[in-house]
Amino acid sequence: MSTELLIWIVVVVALLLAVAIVTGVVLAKRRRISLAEPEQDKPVKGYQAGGGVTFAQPGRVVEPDVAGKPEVTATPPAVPHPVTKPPVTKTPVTKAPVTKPPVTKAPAAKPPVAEPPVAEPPVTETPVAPAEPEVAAPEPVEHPVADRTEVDGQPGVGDDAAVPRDSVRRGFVEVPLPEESSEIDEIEPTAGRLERLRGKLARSRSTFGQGLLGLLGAGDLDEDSWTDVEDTLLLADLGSNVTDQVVNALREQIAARGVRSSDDARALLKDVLVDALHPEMDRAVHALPHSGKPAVVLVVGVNGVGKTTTTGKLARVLVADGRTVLLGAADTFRAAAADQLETWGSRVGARTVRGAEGADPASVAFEAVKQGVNAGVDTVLVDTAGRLHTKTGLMDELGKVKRVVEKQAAVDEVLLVLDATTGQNGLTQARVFAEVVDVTGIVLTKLDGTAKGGIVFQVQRELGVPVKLVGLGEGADHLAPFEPAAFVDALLG
Ligand SMILES: Nc1nc2c(ncn2[C@@H]2O[C@H](COP(=O)(O)OP(=O)(O)OP(=O)(O)O)[C@@H](O)[C@H]2O)c(=O)[nH]1
Repeated sequence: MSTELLIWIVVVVALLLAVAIVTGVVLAKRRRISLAEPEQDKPVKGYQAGGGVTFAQPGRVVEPDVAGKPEVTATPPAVPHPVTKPPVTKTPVTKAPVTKPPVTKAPAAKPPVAEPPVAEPPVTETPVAPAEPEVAAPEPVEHPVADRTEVDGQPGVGDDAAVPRDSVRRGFVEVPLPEESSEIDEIEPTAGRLERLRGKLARSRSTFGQGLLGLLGAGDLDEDSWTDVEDTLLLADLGSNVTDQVVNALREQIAARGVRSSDDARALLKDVLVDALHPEMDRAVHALPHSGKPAVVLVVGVNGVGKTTTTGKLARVLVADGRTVLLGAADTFRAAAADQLETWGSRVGARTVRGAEGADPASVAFEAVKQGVNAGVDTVLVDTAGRLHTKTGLMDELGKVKRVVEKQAAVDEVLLVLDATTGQNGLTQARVFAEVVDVTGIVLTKLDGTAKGGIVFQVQRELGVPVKLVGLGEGADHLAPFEPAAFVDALLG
């Protein structure tokens, strides 16, 4: 009985041992397989390290591939395509047919780690991976590629650029050309514009001209009447200096000439006012070519006074007079300003040179003048960005625009655009601009929208710079040359 029990115990133990052995074997196998998996990942890692290849690029293309390293250094002089060659030298490893089947089987190769041909130094960490790439290597590469002068594998000029011989040849093809721009505007003649635009000064006239004529036409004036005359002049923005000058002149002449009718009063007033406008000043806009180069006109002023509009209107006037014009859009702060100018230009057939938004305005102005010189145009009109006269940086920039342009051609005219509706502030602006860019002429815009036409008198007196042009509306031809007599006539109605 006890012997029988013993036998049973032995049998059970034996069975347990057998089960344990089988389980152990299975587990061991699985472990091996799972070990092999990371190895299989290796090529992927190697690929990722491709970034690293670039990293280690200079002079050693295969750097990250440990196995490849020695070969690369050994072969370069002999082989133009080192990448294909290395595998060949690796034959010992490749030879092992064991490596050919699925990589998973590679573990079989693992043991070789111990046996390996001692010559392979880095073997330990790359038992399987090196074998992988080599598998594909054997095909010999001997082909036109070998004749290429370049060795980096990129297609070279001539390789693929030639038109295949059998491709269909193109004959002459009719290409529709853009239609000739027939949109050129008809431009109003410039002569006599101020008279024709007389109505535009209606608001100025009603307060200024009509008020004064009413006072003076009444005959002998008492002190109160003279005070009224003074107030009328001040209200019309003539400023205290010009007002004093005008009142004194009127008092003298009224006594000397005697005024008996409204016509006399009108004639007197006209003479005195025209005199105050310094008719002797040179009001020609210096915009005609000279010394074989175009005239260059810079248009400057604070924001929104009408610089771009004035530049466009002036281009029209020049074109109407048979001149060729090129526009420079140096207002790079406001993208729409360049578009606006381009539109003005296209309406009269003038080309516009513009820069990228935010570009250096000086470089755009320089380029415009350069192109104008090369194209042989008569006039280059440069529209600059509006800038606050109180910002030193912006004013310095304007100075730079002028200096830079002068490297190409002389700046013949710097037109300061002033908005007539801003009154005294316009005068302050004028002083600052005059200091920075040496203003040579004034354009007084929006005279149609103010009762204060008197700013014309003040600006000229304060700056000693003539008003050359006046803006009398938003219309394309609402820019007129400033003529003192016609202006005063328009004011007096
Ligand atoms: N009524 C009237 N409006 C004018 C006159 N001149 C210009 N304008 C208007 O004033 C506005 C501003 O004109 P712009 O030419 O854009 O002024 P700008 O000085 O170039 O403006 P920025 O580039 O922003 O500095 C526009 O609406 C023009 O139509 C004028 O003589 N009379």
